[in-house]
Amino acid sequence: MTSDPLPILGIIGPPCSGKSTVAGILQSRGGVWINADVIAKEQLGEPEVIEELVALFGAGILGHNPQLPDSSRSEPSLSRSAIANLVFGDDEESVRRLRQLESILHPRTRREIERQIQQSNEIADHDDRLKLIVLDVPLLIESGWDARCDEVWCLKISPDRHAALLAVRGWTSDELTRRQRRQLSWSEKEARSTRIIENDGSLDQLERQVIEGLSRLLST
Ligand SMILES: CC(C)(COP(=O)(O)OP(=O)(O)OC[C@H]1O[C@@H](n2cnc3c(N)ncnc32)[C@H](O)[C@@H]1O)[C@@H](O)C(=O)NCCC(=O)NCCS
Ligand SMILES: Nc1ncnc2c1ncn2[C@@H]1O[C@H](COP(=O)(O)OP(=O)(O)OP(=O)(O)O)[C@@H](O)[C@H]1O
Repeated sequence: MTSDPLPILGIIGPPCSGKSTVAGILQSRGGVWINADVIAKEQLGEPEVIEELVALFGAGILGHNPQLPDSSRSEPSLSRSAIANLVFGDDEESVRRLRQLESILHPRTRREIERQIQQSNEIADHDDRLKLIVLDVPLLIESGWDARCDEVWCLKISPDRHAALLAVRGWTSDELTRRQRRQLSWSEKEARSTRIIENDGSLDQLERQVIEGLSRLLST
């Protein structure tokens, strides 16, 4: 007998705001973490995607991953930073290039997310340790995934705390701004979320909010 499908919890928040930390806490409590950024990055390694993007943006987006062994350095690979520089500018040409990139990656990412959702439910039929699916999709609302979610949690972080976390990652505020202008405003995303998770405190305070939210979600 097929059991009810797992509840789906969407997680959104600015880059470096604590989404992966929240997803990790949920994963240790029966959450299956589906990470769209990781899936999109994997698609960028597919030969047909590389070919299509080089044809669109030129060979300047090819890069070599120095951390890879020599044997695989002969394989062409894409430089994500070179692509970011082409698509996150505030000029019309950058906007057009981002839409072209999305038109290639989003259908593939959507298919893979659906596959992982289905696979998680099939596993959950035989393994009651799985309690929910955590859909970590930065553009969850922009791409309509929120319609598939039972709840959406939005990370909220003060500018000072955010700047401190971004600095550790080596991101300037410009890096953040150029991505943000291609997304809905955070006030709009918060308004369309079920729960706001404040992340200006300690990791323990973050974990307590997550555990409280999870018990409410699983009790409904
Ligand atoms: C342009 C790319 C190659 C840059 O790679 P990079 O390693 O620098 O990305 P990085 O992981 O550091 O940053 C990802 C963050 O950028 C932002 N972002 C990514 N894509 C987009 C987009 N299409 N529109 C707005 N913001 C975006 C999100 O906040 C995301 O969390 C990559 O972001 C990408 O492939 N984007 C297009 C696919 C996509 O829309 N991915 C979002 C998954 S929902
Ligand atoms: N409350 C906190 N206290 C201390 N460190 C934190 C806290 N929340 C997050 N961090 C740290 O900040 C960094 C960014 O967190 P995390 O990777 O979870 O953000 P993210 O939103 O998933 O980032 P991205 O989506 O850009 O990958 C990590 O090193 C994480 O350990």
